Amino acid sequence: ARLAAARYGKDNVRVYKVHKDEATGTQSVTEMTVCCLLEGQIETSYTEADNSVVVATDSIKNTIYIKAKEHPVNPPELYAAHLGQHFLDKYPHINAANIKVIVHRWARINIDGKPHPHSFYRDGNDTRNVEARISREAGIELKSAIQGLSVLKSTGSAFHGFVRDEFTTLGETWDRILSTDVDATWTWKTFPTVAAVEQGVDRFDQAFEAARNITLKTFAEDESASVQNTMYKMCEEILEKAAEVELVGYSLPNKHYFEIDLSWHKGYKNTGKDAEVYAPQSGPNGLIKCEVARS
Ligand SMILES: O=c1[nH]c(=O)c2nn[nH]c2[nH]1
Repeated sequence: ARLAAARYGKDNVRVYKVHKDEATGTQSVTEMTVCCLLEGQIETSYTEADNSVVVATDSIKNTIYIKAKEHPVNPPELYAAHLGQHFLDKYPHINAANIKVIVHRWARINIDGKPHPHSFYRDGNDTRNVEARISREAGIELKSAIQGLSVLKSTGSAFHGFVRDEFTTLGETWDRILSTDVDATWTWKTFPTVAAVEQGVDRFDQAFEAARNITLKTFAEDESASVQNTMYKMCEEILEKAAEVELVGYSLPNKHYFEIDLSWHKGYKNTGKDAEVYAPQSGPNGLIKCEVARS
């Protein structure tokens, strides 16, 4: 037998960092969950119980905290780049760091119309994520994401004209509920160095805001002919907005809401245009995926 692949490190490292603006007394908070897995000349730790090549996962966890102290944690793309580069700079036998940063939402509470200086609430369970690979071979590869943004529209969605054959029972519809949990990703051009990531660092927050706004606006306004076509429009718009992004992808579950025929009860009309009461389905669900590149 031979070792075909190996990476190891610490997962589920929860990090909180506060920024205190002395001038205004306003405090800002960031909360994230980090995974950091290392690759390199570590084969003998697997094959020969040679621990001399092992940077302990506990030390990796410590490094995640130290780098959060030393460097900004925003944007997460920059923090991931600093963290990954550290391992290449410090350990000659480590050749790549695979880092995932999940940033949780803390929105500032507005009290009597005024933003509170140090109080926040969770204004959604969607997260801002970064998957980074920092390697000697390729440099800094960054993929940003929105994950778990649940949306629903009560109309403005149709699905008809699809294949009808001896396997088809689904009726055509010109007016249906559409609901999904958005998982959107955008892959950046490769950055050769951390300095290159830092140069024009505003690109990352701008792209995140654009992707989230484009997703919500297109979802709401598109007279959707299918999940497929609506998500393609989202990808096109994000590519147009973010010049240094090379690839945009979506993975959207189609979370079905079934009409309930209530005509058995006093002839109640509750289907088609009279449908009001529905049965939300936990599963099965459609799952529609795409990746869109610059032509
Ligand atoms: O938007 C949709 N796309 C599909 O491919 C599909 N299949 N069933 N319902 C569907 N809705």
